[in-house]
Amino acid sequence: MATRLIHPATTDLARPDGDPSGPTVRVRGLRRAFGDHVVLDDLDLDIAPGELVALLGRSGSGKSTLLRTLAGLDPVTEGTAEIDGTVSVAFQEPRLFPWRRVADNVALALRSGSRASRRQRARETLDEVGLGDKHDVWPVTLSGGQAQRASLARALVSAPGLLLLDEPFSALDALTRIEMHDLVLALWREHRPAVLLVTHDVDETLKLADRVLVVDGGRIRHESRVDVDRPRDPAALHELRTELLAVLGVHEGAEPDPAALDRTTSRPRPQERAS
Ligand SMILES: Nc1ncnc2c1ncn2[C@@H]1O[C@H](COP(=O)(O)OP(=O)(O)OP(=O)(O)O)[C@@H](O)[C@H]1O
Repeated sequence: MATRLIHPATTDLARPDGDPSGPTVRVRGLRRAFGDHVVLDDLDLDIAPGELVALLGRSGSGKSTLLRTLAGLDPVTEGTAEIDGTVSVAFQEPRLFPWRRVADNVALALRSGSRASRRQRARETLDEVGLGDKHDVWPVTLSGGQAQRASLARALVSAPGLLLLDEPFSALDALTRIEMHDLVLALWREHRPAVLLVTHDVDETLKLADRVLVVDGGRIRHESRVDVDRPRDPAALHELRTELLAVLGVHEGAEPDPAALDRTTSRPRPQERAS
């Protein structure tokens, strides 16, 4: 199979197949190996415009590799990954440049327009994420949650068609994480990019995602629909949660594997329990 990565940074691409109602992401037969270690193997994935998809999977299952591939940061070994529109990524660490003020960090994500207009858009986006009073401060003065808000602003300022979120909340304390969930949902409802959220947290997926995917053995092995816009039926959510935990091999009530639990559920991790 020919190796082909179509990436919007280098290709002015219509929707895959030129279909105006086509997906924002279409991955077919994706394979990625590191030497003999096959991480992604014949993986297929579609993400519709404006869809919020969460990707769960055990540690080492290839979630970040898939995300990096879609971001154009990692090459495809085999298969195709087509993306319609521009892509932005926010990582677990905010990755702000410490020598640039917060608004300049955000403006750096914009490639077109005058310096003044880029700064203006950066400021407006910072206002949207609740950092209206932090435009001109240095990143080192931000709290962890504020820095992650700035990182989200930097990802959103270019109005991407696809927003890739790689465990963006996992380093935050529980309360800040809840605030960030609400913020991401509000921003998504306002701007409606397609989103792929990589996370270990089943409850986070149930709160945020339209669709939850589980990657295992190099492929998408499980798919659940949640529909984030519908009122949640607690019984249905509980059933879905149990189903996802079972797919991940976590059985509540059984003797837990602490490493697996820390990585696959939203139970407090030891450092959170202590605080
Ligand atoms: N640059 C690399 N060189 C060699 N092996 C790599 C490289 N990047 C990732 N891997 C391997 O690929 C596998 C998948 O890694 P990846 O980070 O995608 O998993 P993950 O599901 O995101 O894991 P986690 O949940 O722990 O973040 C792992 O076994 C990892 O060691």
